[in-house]
Amino acid sequence: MSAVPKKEIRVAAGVIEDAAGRILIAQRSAEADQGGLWEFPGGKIEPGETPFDALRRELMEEIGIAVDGAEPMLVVRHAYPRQRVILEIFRVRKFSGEARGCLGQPIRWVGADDLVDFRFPAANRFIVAAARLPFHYPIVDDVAGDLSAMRRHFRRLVAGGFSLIQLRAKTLERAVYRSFAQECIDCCAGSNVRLILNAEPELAVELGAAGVHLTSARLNSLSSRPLDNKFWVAASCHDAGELEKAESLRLDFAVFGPVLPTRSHPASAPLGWERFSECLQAVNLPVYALGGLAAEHLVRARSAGAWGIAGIRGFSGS
Ligand SMILES: Nc1nc2c([nH]c(=O)n2[C@@H]2O[C@H](COP(=O)(O)OP(=O)(O)OP(=O)(O)O)[C@@H](O)[C@H]2O)c(=O)[nH]1
Ligand SMILES: [Mg+2]
Repeated sequence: MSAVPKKEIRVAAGVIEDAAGRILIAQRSAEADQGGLWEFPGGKIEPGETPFDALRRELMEEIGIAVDGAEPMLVVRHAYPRQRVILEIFRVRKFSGEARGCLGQPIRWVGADDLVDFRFPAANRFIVAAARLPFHYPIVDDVAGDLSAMRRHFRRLVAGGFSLIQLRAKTLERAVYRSFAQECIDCCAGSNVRLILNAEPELAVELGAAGVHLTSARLNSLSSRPLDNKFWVAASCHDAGELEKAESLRLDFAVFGPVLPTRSHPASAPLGWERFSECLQAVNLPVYALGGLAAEHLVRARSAGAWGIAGIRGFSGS
């Protein structure tokens, strides 16, 4: 007997942001599917509606605001035990009216970093992580062990407004990496820049970094997420299996590539955009495209399903 295919529903929902950057969440009623959990307001797309039409209608019905402008943010595909959902998520920054729970549901405006303290439906992990992530993830790498070139690169990135930076220095001696990492972390204190160390998770904790970036070897050796939700945990992935592993360990994001030929890894065969996009189909995790990319590849990468782009040389920050 063949299995009955699961019902599939298409939903439009909004990550609504106020002028202070806070995000609106609403609590689902106890009787609803996923009752009691928090959600981004929205609802089912009706026949003949575009996702944007549905978003406008739902946000007026549920929280009484008129959407004046919204950007497509991401698409989440998730299979619940009883149904599959396709969530078309928009970022809504332009709206009029004061948000209220029109159906009697509690609502709250929360800082993006506080979203992790609320319980959401399983499909929302991707959205909650992405709401806190910029589109660019530059990497400071060792340039033949030249510490002053690395320092200049790091400072240019900070001055250039990049807010999520990876420090990856494979050839530096451990003690040198450590003291340079500490210097960069101190430099980020009091700013919105989050420094992610490509090192052992313990070192990130000890030095007070914002998180850790796992090499694919480290990712493959783990059986659970190495640090709690207060830290970012990301990983480098090179195939669909590693992306799946990153998702199953509940990491916050992944870097996937190389997409195009690169100078830093000339021996690795590039994936190309088509293959890159195929591998992302089944993944619910923000993914940064890496490999031979510069800041201007962002639109191409996002249309292939990436959240953003990562890179070493493409992001001089100048
Ligand atoms: N609105 C919304 N729905 C979500 C989110 N995450 C998530 O998995 N869903 C799923 O999307 C599905 C549809 O959403 P919904 O219940 O809001 O639909 P609706 O407003 O049209 O409600 P109705 O069926 O009572 O008319 C639910 O099964 C819900 O679990 C989210 O963040 N926001
Ligand atoms: Mg709804």
